[in-house]
Amino acid sequence: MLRIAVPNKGSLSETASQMLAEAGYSLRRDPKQLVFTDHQNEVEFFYLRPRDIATYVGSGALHVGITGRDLLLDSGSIAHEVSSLDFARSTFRFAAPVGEYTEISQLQGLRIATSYPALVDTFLRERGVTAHLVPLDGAVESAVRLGVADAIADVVETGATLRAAGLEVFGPVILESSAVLISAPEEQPGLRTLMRRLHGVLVARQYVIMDYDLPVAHLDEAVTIAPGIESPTVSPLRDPEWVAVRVMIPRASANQMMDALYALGARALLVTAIHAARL
Ligand SMILES: Nc1ncnc2c1ncn2[C@@H]1O[C@H](COP(=O)(O)OP(=O)(O)OP(=O)(O)O)[C@@H](O)[C@H]1O
Ligand SMILES: O=P(O)(O)OC[C@H]1O[C@H](OP(=O)(O)OP(=O)(O)O)[C@H](O)[C@@H]1O
Ligand SMILES: [Mg+2]
Repeated sequence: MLRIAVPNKGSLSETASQMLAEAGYSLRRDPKQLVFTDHQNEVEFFYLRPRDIATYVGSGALHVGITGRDLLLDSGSIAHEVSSLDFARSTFRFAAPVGEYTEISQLQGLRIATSYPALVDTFLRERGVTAHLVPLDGAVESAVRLGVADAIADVVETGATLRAAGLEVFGPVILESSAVLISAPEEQPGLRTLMRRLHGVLVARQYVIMDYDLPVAHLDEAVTIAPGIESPTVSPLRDPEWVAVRVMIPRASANQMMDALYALGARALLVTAIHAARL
């Protein structure tokens, strides 16, 4: 049975569970439950703190897990990333009061507050900067104003939290992070199935199916506009001068493609959602 670590709290937990449900797994109904077995799919879910997941998976006690790339690297675990899951995207940055610093060499000997001390320590060490790290659990943006640090290193998504605290980013990007699927050093056979299912969920979220009818003379141009993943399906219509085309397209550009194809002469353009996919 594949033993899977799932975040029980924080910003990864809801989307992680939602993705697993969309991938066809049964999940706990009671949010207090710590372990749940999905007998039909032969997997066991362990609900754990996102920060601890890499430790369990690295030890081999659990086979795979969902966590953040930043948490994986900070943990020092030997678990490895097998795939990005395309949510909880963020960058990990240095920040300080507006106008204070422009480069990390200025951090030499200063105090840096962070919830990711190992990640920051490695980054600075590799660049020859020695600073004093102040480990904090969260709300790191307040550390400078409250006098316990000169700068911070933290997760930045929109930058709103930094701005509200009078801080700005400086220096190089420490890390581009997102939710990731991680595996124990020894990969279990069930991992590939889980990965394909989760990938299928990502595809179903990012792509839609478009059908349209088109005068056959415009087919080459239409395929340039919407080339699909491999190649569009082209079927004959009763009228020999027209064809029916079916193609997968990115959800985000569906309307632009419909406009362009309509202008080319396509008609009866229909877009439908994908519920599950294996590519
Ligand atoms: N605002 C955000 N946008 C995108 N990803 C984020 C954001 N805040 C945290 N993350 C990501 O979530 C993961 C951290 O999860 P964790 O649950 O430990 O912290 P959290 O989401 O900050 O929860 P909490 O602050 O409630 O304890 C990391 O991978 C981090 O990069
Ligand atoms: O760039 P933004 O869109 O403002 O998002 C970034 C903020 O979101 C997270 O905080 P969270 O709410 O998880 O609180 P925490 O600091 O206590 O973890 C993160 O730690 C940053 O503080
Ligand atoms: Mg947080």
